[in-house]
Amino acid sequence: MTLSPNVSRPPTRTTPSGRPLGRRTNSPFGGMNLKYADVRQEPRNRSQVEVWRSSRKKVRPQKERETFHALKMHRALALVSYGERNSTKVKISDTNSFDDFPLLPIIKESVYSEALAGLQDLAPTPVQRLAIPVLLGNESRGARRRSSMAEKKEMEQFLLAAETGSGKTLAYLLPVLDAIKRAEAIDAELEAKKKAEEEEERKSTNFHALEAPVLSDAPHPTTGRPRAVILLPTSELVTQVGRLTKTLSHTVRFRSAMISSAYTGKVIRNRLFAPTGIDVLISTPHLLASISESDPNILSRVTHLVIDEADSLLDRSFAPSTTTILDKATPSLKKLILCSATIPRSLDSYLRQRFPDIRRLVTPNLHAIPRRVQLGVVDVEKEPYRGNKNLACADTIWSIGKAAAENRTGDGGNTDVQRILVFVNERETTQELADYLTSKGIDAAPLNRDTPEQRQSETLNAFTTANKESVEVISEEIVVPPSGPNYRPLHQTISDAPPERPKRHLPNTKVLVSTDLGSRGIDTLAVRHVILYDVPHSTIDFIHRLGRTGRMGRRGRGYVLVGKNDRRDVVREVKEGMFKGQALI
Ligand SMILES: Nc1ncnc2c1ncn2[C@@H]1O[C@H](COP(=O)(O)OP(=O)(O)OP(=O)(O)O)[C@@H](O)[C@H]1O
Repeated sequence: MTLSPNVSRPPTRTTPSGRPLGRRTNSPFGGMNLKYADVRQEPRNRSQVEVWRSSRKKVRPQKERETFHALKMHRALALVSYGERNSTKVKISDTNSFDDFPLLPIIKESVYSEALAGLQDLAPTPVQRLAIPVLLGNESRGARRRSSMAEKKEMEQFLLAAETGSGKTLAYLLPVLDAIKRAEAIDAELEAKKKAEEEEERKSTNFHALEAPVLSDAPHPTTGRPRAVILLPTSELVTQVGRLTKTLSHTVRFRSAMISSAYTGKVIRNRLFAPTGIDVLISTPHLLASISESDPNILSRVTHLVIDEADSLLDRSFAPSTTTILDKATPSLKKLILCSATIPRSLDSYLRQRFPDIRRLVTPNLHAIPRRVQLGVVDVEKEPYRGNKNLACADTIWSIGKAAAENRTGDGGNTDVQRILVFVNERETTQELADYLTSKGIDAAPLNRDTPEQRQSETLNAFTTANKESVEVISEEIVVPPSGPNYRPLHQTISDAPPERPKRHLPNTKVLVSTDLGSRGIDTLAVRHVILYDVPHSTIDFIHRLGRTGRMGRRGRGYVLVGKNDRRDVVREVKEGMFKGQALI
């Protein structure tokens, strides 16, 4: 390559008056092809004052600091606009009773007599008001979409997203059962018609027509081929939803089965291939996907597929099994229902790609932790804990237990057992912390993936029933009023000595130390207090963990233990957001 001979010559262009134009220095190429450095003057030395000023630490104005969002660093949740939330609020405000839904009468009845038996002043929750009419296809826009999709023979897709403990299970289960019963009635009609025709034909062609027809001993047509499948991430959740479904089947009359790794192969086979058939199957994705490998027919008749806890079931660890089931069920599928308490951005973009037409049913309070749940912050670095998180945790539990005991003294001698959930980030910490708490006289058990299935469900059972459990009057030793002459602060009564047989015991309190395993979907109605031993990694974890308390209109209290290496700014923002009743980002 050779340079043009004109490179160093001034441009030959001229102004309109004919004066030659000089080289333009104020352009992207103005500094090129110069013969000498065009430094106009030596840079001036800075004065001492200027040097001192620039070395001073800049203090950001207060206003700027306020707008800094620590949570943006953790931002993982899809945004839902406040306009959208408000219009949903208005839309659902007219529905006040389950009787307003066009559900089959037997299903409405079973809500009062079975699913929510014993509850006073029953009314549907926001997610139920929003989702049930749409899933029934009884809503103008839904109906229009449905008919257009039906023309295209496509399955309808829905995303139900609502805050934790807001009754999402019934919101999808009732419409699914309604569809099953209606389909069953149509099938029965067709079957009767077919039988009548066959009988007619037999009579006309067979001269032994008056002989009794041969009874077939073929299995029920729904044996091993359910109409609806509900997928859940853990066997505890399978049991929880399975129990509710079974309860409804007492009056609605349908056949349901739950399968998970908690059951033996024989039990699973018997349930799936019961000669009486199966309508609703509740399972974990891994198990069902592997069964469908050997028996693809299992998914050949599914018209309704529910993916509960969709944010988990469509993440990396579950997605292969979940999508295998989805792909195999798609040919017969009429409705796909995804359900979640949070819409992480990853789920949001997955849905936009794979299901661009999905109908999003989002409640006005999605991603907000209800204001009836209060959050207290325990600074582990301060006195008396001096960085000892275990001690801070034990002390917090003792305070809760003692406060309950004090209330008991004015309550005629009976009190509920306090059930406290402690969440940690690491699996190993569950056992260590549970041992430590036990050594401090607290009834604590660990829960993680390594806990045997049987033990997991036994442990969780104590936390999911809201029944009052009266305890005997607790010993005088524990009921020490804080202001009494014998009062010593708790941190002094709990030494940090190595674990040994505890001298004191907190009798009215049960504690479960859990990883994230216990934070998803488990209906811990009995839990009033949640302790976040570790600051959760993301707002999603905050929502699910704190969502184990304050369920279905109840009050709850969360405590977060903040140590030296924890993100205090994140905690501050969550607390502020909760106080204002805002959605977390
Ligand atoms: N309309 C209602 N009125 C009163 N209680 C209800 C109503 N609907 C459901 N419940 C109760 O609310 C509790 C929570 O319901 P559910 O487990 O379905 O919540 P969820 O929204 O799925 O929670 P999560 O997001 O944590 O899984 C259950 O005990 C259920 O019986």
